[in-house]
Amino acid sequence: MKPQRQPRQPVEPLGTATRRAALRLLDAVLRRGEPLEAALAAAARAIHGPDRGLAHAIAAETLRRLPDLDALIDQATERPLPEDAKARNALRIALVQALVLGTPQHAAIATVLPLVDGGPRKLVHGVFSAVMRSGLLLPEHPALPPEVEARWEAQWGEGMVEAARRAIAAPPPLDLSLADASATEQWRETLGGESLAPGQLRLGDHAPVPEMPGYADGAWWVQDVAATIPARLIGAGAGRVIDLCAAPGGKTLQLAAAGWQVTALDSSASRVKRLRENLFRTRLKAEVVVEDVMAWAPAEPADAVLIDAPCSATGIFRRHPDVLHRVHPRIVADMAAFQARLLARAADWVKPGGTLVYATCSLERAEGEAQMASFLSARPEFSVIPPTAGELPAGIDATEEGWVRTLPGMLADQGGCDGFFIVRLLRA
Ligand SMILES: C[S@@+](CC[C@H](N)C(=O)[O-])C[C@H]1O[C@@H](n2cnc3c(N)ncnc32)[C@H](O)[C@@H]1O
Repeated sequence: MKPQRQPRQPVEPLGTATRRAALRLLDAVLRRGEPLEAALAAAARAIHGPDRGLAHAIAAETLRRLPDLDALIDQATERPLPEDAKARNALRIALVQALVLGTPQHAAIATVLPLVDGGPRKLVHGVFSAVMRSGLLLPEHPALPPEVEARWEAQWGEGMVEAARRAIAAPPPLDLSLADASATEQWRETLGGESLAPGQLRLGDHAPVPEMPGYADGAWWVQDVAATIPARLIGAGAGRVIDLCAAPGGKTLQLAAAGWQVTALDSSASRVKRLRENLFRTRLKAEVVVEDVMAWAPAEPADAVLIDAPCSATGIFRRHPDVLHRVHPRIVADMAAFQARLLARAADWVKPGGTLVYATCSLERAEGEAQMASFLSARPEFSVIPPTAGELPAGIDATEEGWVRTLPGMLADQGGCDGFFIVRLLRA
């Protein structure tokens, strides 16, 4: 008997595997509510190096532009495509490449069509071509998902939403924290950019981070300027600080560099691995503990406790646009409830006369202002110590209450900053 011939698999255009990974990433964020970074390993298993970076960039840019991409798709279809249909996701990534990432049109569509093989291939091709023929472009300042715009407008006003749209349109600058704050001017001369605070540099265009002078020697680490404020409010000292929820360790490094004896605790083994690598590279020292805050307790109270609490992370939407699509009020409420338990427990670990700093990278009042108001009314032995002149980076001021709230729109001329809530308390 003659051997049967296997039907030949069509050869996919080069780059299709990368788009398949981007499609899986979108699905992980939008349908399963997973963080983009957490989904990367599984979604991009088959690709490596720059291709993995490209898959991430396509998915992230799609998430930044999602409502506007959908508006283009909807105006080119007679009947709206279902929200979670593969066809819509395939169109989103084809369009974002052609309209934002500079991929030639034929490559953008040819690498996406195999992803809908056996499905609505014709429809995807037709809609893509119709949008391209229409000459319509994406707006300069992307719209945020309507529920996010409504939530932020209710909390912060229309101006903040406008500023958030502008902030997400441009890639954030690269902020560095220096191990030796007294060498700020020398490093500014070496690396360029500007300094917004002692020990801080902000760079525009730059070489890949590991290739920049000072990286291998551990002279600096990457950290948004707003993220430096919690450790700045603890300042320099020779006593003991407990840094809770510490990984990957930006604040641990600041505290160790400022002379403190630091105990850095985090429950995530993989994130603690990065913290240890950061300590190794910078040759800074800290005691590292892999534990759940709710299960651990120190042998004795400390001079200072820093809690950089897990939160909705909505303040870092520029770098992590997935938060705009997967954080909803239920998540914010759950995080706020956990932060309250964490804060109540850790407050007991501060010596009388010691300092407690609480921070979240959230743009939700429930995780910041409201959290602090209820803590202060429950714990009258704690009072707010407002930042003093020179403690905050230039352009960031304390609020009337004496705490720090950074919002989109702040430092706008210098490239903006992440959204944070930070407060320093004294235990009587
Ligand atoms: C906002 S991040 C911390 C960032 C870090 N402070 C820095 O400056 O690099 C929050 C951290 O809380 C940790 N975390 C979440 N729940 C925790 C728990 N129950 N106990 C200890 N750490 C926890 C997470 O693993 C995560 O690393």
